[in-house]
Amino acid sequence: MAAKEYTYQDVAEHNTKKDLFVVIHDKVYDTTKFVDEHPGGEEVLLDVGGQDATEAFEDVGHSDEARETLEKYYVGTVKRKPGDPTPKATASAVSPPADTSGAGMGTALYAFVFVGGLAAYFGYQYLQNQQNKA
Ligand code: HEM
Repeated sequence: MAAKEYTYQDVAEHNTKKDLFVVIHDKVYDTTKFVDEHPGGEEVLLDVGGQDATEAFEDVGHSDEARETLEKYYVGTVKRKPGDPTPKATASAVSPPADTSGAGMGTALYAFVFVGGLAAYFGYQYLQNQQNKA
């Protein structure tokens, strides 16, 4: 079958059990015939019907066999338009520096808590001393 291009709007129209498309990694799959066979149940597929299911699919950690199964239902690719949802996988691949700075923030936070603890300790000592003087 020649690969067809679908917009998210096109895909969104196929969101019922009798007509069920999902998008995984920018590819469109017609899972209508598969929904009853899915080992993970029909409910989860119906939940993502007509939408981008990349995140849901990857979160489960599907096997290679599951990925091969997917190919049987391939019907085309998504034509992404500005403002369309982007799958998480792509977004994190584009921004690895954000992760590094996230780690840096963690360290900064520990330092902050530590310094705050020290300040509280010495502040307390100081107050005690003041009271003893009086
Ligand atoms: C059309 C796309 C999908 C295909 C071809 C597919 C295929 C499969 C296959 C073959 C399995 C058996 C285990 C394995 O081989 O990894 C499985 C399990 C499972 N799938 Fe999917 N799946 C699809 C989409 C989804 C989506 C979107 C979800 C959303 C949450 C999902 C949730 C699950 C769960 C929770 C299991 C585990 C079931 C269990 O271990 O009892 N699947 N799927």
